[in-house]
Amino acid sequence: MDGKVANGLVVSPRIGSERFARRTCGSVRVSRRFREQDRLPVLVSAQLQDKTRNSNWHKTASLEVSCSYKNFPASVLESGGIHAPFDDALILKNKSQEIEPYLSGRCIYLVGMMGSGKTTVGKVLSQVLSYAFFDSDTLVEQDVDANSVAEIFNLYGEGFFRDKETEVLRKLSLMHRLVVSTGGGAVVRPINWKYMQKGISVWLDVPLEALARRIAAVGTGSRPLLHHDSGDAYTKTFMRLTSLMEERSEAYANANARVSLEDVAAKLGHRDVSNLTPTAIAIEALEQIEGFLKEENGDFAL
Ligand SMILES: Nc1ncnc2c1ncn2[C@@H]1O[C@H](COP(=O)(O)OP(=O)(O)OP(=O)(O)O)[C@@H](O)[C@H]1O
Ligand SMILES: O=C(O)C1=C[C@@H](O)[C@@H](O)[C@H](O)C1
Repeated sequence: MDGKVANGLVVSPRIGSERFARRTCGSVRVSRRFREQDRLPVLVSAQLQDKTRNSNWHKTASLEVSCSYKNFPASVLESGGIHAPFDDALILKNKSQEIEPYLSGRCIYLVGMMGSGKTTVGKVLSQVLSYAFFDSDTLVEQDVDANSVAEIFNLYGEGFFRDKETEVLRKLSLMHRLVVSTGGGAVVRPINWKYMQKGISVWLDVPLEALARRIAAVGTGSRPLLHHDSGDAYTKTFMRLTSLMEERSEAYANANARVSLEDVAAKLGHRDVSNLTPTAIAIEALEQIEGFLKEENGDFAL
């Protein structure tokens, strides 16, 4: 005699049960003395264990479906690994809703080298947290009425740009509910940290090879500290980034939270950080912010 396995799998709220390409039938062996009964009420339950995100879009979980009748012990109908598609956008939304009340409106400052994704990831975070987004380079450009940071460097020099950058950060520090993409060099001035400490700072730590690839692909024209006229774009950019990183790594490490793309890639089973989507990086940023908030509160109520 076969029994139908109920459809209602109990799954983690992170994964919609409708997303499982699951079997909806399984067989139940029933002892001879029940065979006369027309209908056999059985209780079917499912358990997911050891959930692991192993790529951006899939999760492997071990699933056990068991069935019990009255006081008879449960027997296992199905067990094994399932490869379940899941929705990063939903994870991001859930995580942002979880931590948003604990931010108390504090701004999020993204720090990191040129090209590390502060603007790209910052926009994702601002959208999901319903925060406004600002790019401090853009605010300086607007303040000076210049077309680009490169133009400001050319016309007035780096020192002038840095003063304007500090002034922009001071003004932003008076506001709430912002995600701010800071200039790559904002971390070197201690006064800037005084302003950023009004909010929560997050360092997007991207391997220099990946940064050099990204920047060489779009050209260095808009990045005055990396600009060069001749030579192999990747190699020159990589060398310049290496020396800037030597000067700045300690300053970046002042951030309240660090998102290491290498760590995220390893966690999700990618060999290369370039496979990480901005959404996956934004999820990690929220997880790291959550870690900081827990430490800050000295409790684990989150
Ligand atoms: N996760 C990602 N994967 C691949 N490319 C990315 C990713 N995030 C950003 N990029 C690309 O890298 C480049 C730099 O990104 P973005 O402008 O967000 O960085 P940034 O830190 O704000 O840079 P800067 O400080 O120089 O303005 C862009 O061309 C962007 O499309
Ligand atoms: O890393 C840096 O020093 C800079 C990064 C850019 O965001 C701009 O702020 C400017 O090009 C300088």
